[in-house]
Amino acid sequence: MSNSRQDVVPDTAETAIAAEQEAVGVRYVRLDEMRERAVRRLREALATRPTTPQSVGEREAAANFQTARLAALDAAESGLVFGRLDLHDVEAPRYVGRIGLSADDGDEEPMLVDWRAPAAQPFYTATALNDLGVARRRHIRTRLRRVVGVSDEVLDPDDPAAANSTGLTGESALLAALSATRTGRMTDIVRTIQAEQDRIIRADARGVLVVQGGPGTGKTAVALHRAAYLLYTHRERLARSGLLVVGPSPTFLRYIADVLPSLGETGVLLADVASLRPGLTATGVESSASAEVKGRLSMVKVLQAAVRDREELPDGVETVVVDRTKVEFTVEDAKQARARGRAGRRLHNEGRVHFRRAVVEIIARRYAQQLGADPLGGSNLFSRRDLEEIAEEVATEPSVNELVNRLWPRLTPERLLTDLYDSPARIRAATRGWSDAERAVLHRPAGAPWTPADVPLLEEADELLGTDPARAAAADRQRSVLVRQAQETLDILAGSQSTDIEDDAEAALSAGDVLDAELLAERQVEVDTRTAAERAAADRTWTFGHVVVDEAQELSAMAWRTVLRRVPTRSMTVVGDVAQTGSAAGATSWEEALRPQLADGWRLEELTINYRTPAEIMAVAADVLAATGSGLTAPRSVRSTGEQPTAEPVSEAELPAAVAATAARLSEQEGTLAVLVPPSRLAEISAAVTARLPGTSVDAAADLTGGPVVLPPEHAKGLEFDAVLVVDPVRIVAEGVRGWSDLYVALTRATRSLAVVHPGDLPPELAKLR
Ligand SMILES: Nc1ncnc2c1ncn2[C@@H]1O[C@H](COP(=O)(O)OP(=O)(O)OP(=O)(O)O)[C@@H](O)[C@H]1O
Repeated sequence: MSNSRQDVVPDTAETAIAAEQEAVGVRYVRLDEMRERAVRRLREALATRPTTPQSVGEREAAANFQTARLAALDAAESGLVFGRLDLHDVEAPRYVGRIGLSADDGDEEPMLVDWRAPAAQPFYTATALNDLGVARRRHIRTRLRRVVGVSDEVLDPDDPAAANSTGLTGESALLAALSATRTGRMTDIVRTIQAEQDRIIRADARGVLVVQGGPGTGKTAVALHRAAYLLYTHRERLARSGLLVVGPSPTFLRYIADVLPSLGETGVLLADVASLRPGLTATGVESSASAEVKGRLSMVKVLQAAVRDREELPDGVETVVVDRTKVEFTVEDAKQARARGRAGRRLHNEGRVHFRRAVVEIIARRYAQQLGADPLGGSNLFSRRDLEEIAEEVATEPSVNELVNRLWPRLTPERLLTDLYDSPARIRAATRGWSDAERAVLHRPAGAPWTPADVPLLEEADELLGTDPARAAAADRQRSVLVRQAQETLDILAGSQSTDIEDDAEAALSAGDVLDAELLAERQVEVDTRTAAERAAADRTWTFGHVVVDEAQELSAMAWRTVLRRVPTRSMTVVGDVAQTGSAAGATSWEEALRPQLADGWRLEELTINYRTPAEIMAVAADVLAATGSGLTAPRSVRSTGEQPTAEPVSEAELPAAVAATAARLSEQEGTLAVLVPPSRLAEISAAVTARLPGTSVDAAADLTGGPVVLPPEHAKGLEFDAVLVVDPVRIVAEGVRGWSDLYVALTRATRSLAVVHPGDLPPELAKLR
């Protein structure tokens, strides 16, 4: 039997709620059963007594799997069921929710369809004109396990409303979500994903997908839901290789940290570029000029030159001492040894081994010539074997080692960069064609803390220097221990082999026949029970199955290289807005940022609807957007609040007190509040606001879930607040490297109220505020 459109009788609210309560209740019962089963299996796994290293691994893997399963089931508790589709050709309604629940009676239609499954897609994309088989879409609202409301859309092309459609899916549910007060933590949007967002979320995982969208168009939300979608669709591959989300700052990462867990996904690594180098916290601060210079692609050449510069020639003849005999080492000798070190385009630390060998050979030969010269003019008195022994002795001579270390030192990235920054001479040698002013910004005394812009350079240097032989040797040692342990395991297995099946050739196949110690050792290495995210966080050479980059417009060329190295398959989602770029090293067009890195290997999608900023505020921001010179048009706001932004002129002297008073007024309303200030006023304004509102937190220490926060625009990027107070917009513009973009960011953070307090006049670009 098929449902026809006429079958969709508009229920009364009460009957609909009662009916859905029953349907939802049944699904919660099922969720409880699944949870109990997962708990049982977790207990079983933990209760097993592993006897072999292999079974330790299996137990851990089973326990980890059930723990992740439980986390996903727990995450589904709130709002388990949120949608229902009545289809033309399917009798039973299809319920859509946070996870999939199969039907227990072998029914084809599952009890609940995971929002990421193809069967759920019409919930997000069906329209009256293209109904995808859907007669009615119902949004179900629940509180705890109780259904508190439903809203229906009948998808009928003959309905006059269809022609005037806003193009929004589930408009009332959407507007309710958008008007809700914010908590300081981003939430998921599974109930109300819009069609243009859904297309991006479900796009093919292959290749680099770039999403350009104005403020509030849901780029972050879309990127995170896409991550959840890809984890669902390519579960096995991504569980092994891991998924990385790169965001602009720790504050931002805290802001988005709950979204993926709330979608049941716990194994994702969130990081900013500054923390991409394991073991390093780059907290140093530097001028935007030096960050810009360090972010340039030409730094690759600079680092290459800096490395070559450390493969030195002596100023003149060097003298080393071998067994108390002086031996000369000439510039020509050094050239020869260097050529051997560099042959085959070896990386620095690998080449060093060859350089060293060459130096030792040259010195040994010369020493032998001096000592073994036949006084009668015949050939050298030393045999080949003698020469080998001499070389061994030369290799241990301290003066020879000192020479090698001086001419071709073993380098870590940290040492290379520290020495480079510290020495104007080294900087000059590595920066052909640079101006003195550019060189000067690189100079920095040794011992200064690493900055975020140093991280991509350290990573690049790692690539140029090559495997540190010391590190490689340590890894080798570790491996031989494992092989020895594995051999012992095999011996034990062989010893315990049953003897009464000896005649049966097939049964007598012992573990040693199918496994050798090397292989077993490898398997032990694999029995590393950390999640991919945990292992990836500790390993700079880890490559991910997919990488999401948020606020990607801020990445410098060097940062791009660091990120791209982590994803050789180029399966990436890159989201950002080139009108919001604040850093001097960032991008003003995707073409300019990505072409040097990816040539044509990326595709562009756009998001056009602003879900955050009310129309009243966006009208002001649009003029500022025009002033950024980006040529982009402002996204269309989906809602207006009727509340006009306010502007309050004050004198310079009154400013702190006026800001504190306005902040106090705004903080009386429910929700979150941010005071966004030019960097130079951060101290003064935060003191005034904190005095008035003691729960205030400031900049890097900002607790978005607590009281008001005071931030410079740069650090408000990607965040949102119910109310925003922008202080001294003229100075925000003046102080930023791309000041109009900073102001655009500041003005577009509010979901409800915007106030501006300004000393002096407002510029014409803010005329709408007057
Ligand atoms: N389909 C949706 N349903 C409900 N809320 C949505 C939807 N799309 C976006 N939002 C909400 O709109 C707000 C803005 O989204 P988001 O932060 O992802 O935008 P953005 O494009 O990343 O903004 P910015 O460029 O300013 O960083 C968030 O509160 C988000 O939850």
